[in-house]
Amino acid sequence: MSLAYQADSLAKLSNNILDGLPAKYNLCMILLRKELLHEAQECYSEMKDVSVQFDLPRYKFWNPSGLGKVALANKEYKKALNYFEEAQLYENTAIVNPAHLIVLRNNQAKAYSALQQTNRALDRVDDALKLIESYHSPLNNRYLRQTLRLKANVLEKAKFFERAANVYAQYIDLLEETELETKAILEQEAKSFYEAEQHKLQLALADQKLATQEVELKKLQQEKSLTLAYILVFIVTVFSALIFWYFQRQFRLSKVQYFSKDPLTGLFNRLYLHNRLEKLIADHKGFCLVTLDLYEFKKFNDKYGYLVGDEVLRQLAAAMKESFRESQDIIVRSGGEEFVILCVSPSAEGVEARLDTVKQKLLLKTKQMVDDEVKFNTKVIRYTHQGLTTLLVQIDNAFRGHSNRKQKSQNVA
Ligand SMILES: Nc1nc2c(ncn2[C@@H]2O[C@H](COP(=O)(O)OP(=O)(O)OP(=O)(O)O)[C@@H](O)[C@H]2O)c(=O)[nH]1
Repeated sequence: MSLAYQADSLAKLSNNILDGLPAKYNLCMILLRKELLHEAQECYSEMKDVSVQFDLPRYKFWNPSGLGKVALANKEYKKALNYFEEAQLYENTAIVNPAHLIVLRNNQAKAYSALQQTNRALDRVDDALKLIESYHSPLNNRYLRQTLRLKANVLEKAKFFERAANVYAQYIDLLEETELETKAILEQEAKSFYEAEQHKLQLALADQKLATQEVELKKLQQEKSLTLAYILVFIVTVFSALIFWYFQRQFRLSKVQYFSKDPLTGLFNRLYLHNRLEKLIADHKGFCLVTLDLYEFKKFNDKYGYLVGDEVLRQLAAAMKESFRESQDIIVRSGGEEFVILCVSPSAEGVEARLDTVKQKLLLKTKQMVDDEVKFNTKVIRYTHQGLTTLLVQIDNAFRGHSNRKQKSQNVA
């Protein structure tokens, strides 16, 4: 009710009084329902003045109708009937809900009944019933019940007991029907509620399932990450081992090379030659050897000095590297001015030509350094499955043979 008062106050603040009328109308209705009859009467009277002033048919209908209800409640039946009649004057021009007309008829019937004017009362009730019949509304059942009950009351009051009983019977049927409908509605509501609950339950189960799946997925992802981590550790370990192995091998190789190489010429040394020969013999691989030593190198050193002698040795090594196939042939400085070329191919084919190239290159390289021509002796030794010792003796003999026949060597350049 306080809200209705607030609405009315706000409406009064507004300059447009017509906009405030619905709020006023609601306030009047609430006052009446609360049985604050005096206030309700004042409220309706105020509204009535406005409706007349502005010629508003709806309110011209509603105000006397409301004032009639107040009079009815005050048991001022004649006054009430006057108001109701006034309202009825506007019912065709006012755009009102048929429900209001039904209520108006019933109120008229109540007043007539109270004044013992049974026939008029019944007329109004029947009018109301006709209106209900023509008016299709979900509220019809309620209005019908109210009207039937009123009719039964009127009849009972007029001592038309049999007719009253019939109307009561109709009223009771309607009540039962209503009860059944209510039951059906309740059942339907219960069913809907049950279905909604089931739906909620299914949703909750689905949520739970989803949560479980999420947990499982996380577990799987963790396992996957763990597996990946293991794989990564494995790869890193293998990779580290490979790097370690590679560097160790490189170190070993460089160590082997360091101890296998002659520092002056960069050629392999005698130790390396022995190892290679040992391996080739063990593997039953075919090969041939070429021995090469410089002719009268002592005299050369004495004449030009050791530094020049060193340079000649380097130039000879370079000439041999250029003339022989580095990938297949192994060039070794086996002693001071003694060299061995190990040709991995068993046939000595092409060796003579290569030695000739070495001779030419050495000549070219030493020409600007010294006046004398640097010469060397060579001999080819073929591998015929003799042992290592025999081979080494053969090499030694070849060098000694060079010395012995140095003067008449065929290979002297
Ligand atoms: N400059 C230089 N000379 C060396 C080197 N190694 C050895 N010699 C010298 O080579 C000479 C070898 O002398 P010999 O064994 O008599 O040989 P040769 O003088 O060539 O005599 P034949 O072989 O009989 O012709 C020696 O004088 C050594 O000092 C070296 O690294 N540098």
